[in-house]
Amino acid sequence: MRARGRLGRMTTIAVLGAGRIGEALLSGLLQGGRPAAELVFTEKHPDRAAALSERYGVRGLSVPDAAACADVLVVAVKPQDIEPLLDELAPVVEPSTLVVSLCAGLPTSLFEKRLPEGTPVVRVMPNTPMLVGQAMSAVSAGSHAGPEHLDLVEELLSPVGKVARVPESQQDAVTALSGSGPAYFFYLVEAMIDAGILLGIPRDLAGQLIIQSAVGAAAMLAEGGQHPVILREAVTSPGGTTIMAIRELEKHGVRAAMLAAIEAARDRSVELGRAHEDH
Ligand SMILES: NC(=O)C1=CN([C@@H]2O[C@H](COP(=O)(O)OP(=O)(O)OC[C@H]3O[C@@H](n4cnc5c(N)ncnc54)[C@H](OP(=O)(O)O)[C@@H]3O)[C@@H](O)[C@H]2O)C=CC1
Ligand SMILES: O=C(O)[C@@H]1CCC=N1
Repeated sequence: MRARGRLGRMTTIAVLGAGRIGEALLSGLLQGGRPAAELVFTEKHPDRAAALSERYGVRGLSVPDAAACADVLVVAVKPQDIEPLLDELAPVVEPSTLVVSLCAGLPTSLFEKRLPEGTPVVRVMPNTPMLVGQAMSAVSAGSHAGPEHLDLVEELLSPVGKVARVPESQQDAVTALSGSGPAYFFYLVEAMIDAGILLGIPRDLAGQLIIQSAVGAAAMLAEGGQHPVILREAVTSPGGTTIMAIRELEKHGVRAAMLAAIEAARDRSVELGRAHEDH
């Protein structure tokens, strides 16, 4: 069995599938101080692999070579692409290797069924603010993963954001909330910038006004410790402008739309997992 170093010393991490979230993880880990020599990745497209190696100084390998040199395998392919990857991994993974799945919807039991008996699996739902060291990641242990594996994963992800431990039964809901969450905020910002255009404000200025308002509001939420209702009420002056906007948001069912949207995302996560039940 390979000698396993503690994370932060010599632990090699292989990112399998260096797409959007895989690249965000590589980039975030490097920015967080992890040496490039401790990171490898696999990628289907040679051109993209070469571009990533050039950009980050990290080696692109085949799946068997990555499995042979890594202590931690981070699976970051689309859930729909998991079957061929598991076929490739099953004969080359050592049961001492920690497998970390970032895949929406896929239960740890799917990996446990397909990989060598006893392989520890940790399911993680991160999000793209990892690129700027501000990820929210939720982690859950599979049946062969213990607290030491969760500690390793938490240590791995801490430099790129915050980490919460959740029961695996909550991972589909977490995926809908924080996994997809950044997209909802980007969507709102996009819509608010469009409102600026409607009111005759140039796009650059509208962007600046809205983005800095979002940054300021996020900082108040994160640092002030006050409930969002209190913060919103403090902006909403009696007989003023904000309440007129809030009335329109209520009239158009924005709160109900948000509840339905996040429920639909949760349902899709469940469905992505069920698609592999027969394998
Ligand atoms: N994007 C996000 O915000 C988040 C995504 N996730 C999860 O992360 C995973 C990846 O998502 P995302 O980064 O958006 O997807 P991407 O499609 O951007 O990235 C996946 C990458 O893996 C490549 N790939 C597919 N199969 C293999 C294989 N067998 N070996 C090596 N590389 C392979 C894909 O190539 P090709 O394009 O040719 O198929 C693609 O480049 C998903 O499971 C998703 O649920 C989790 C949290 C947030
Ligand atoms: O949209 C998706 O399926 C992935 C999972 C969470 C965020 N993006």
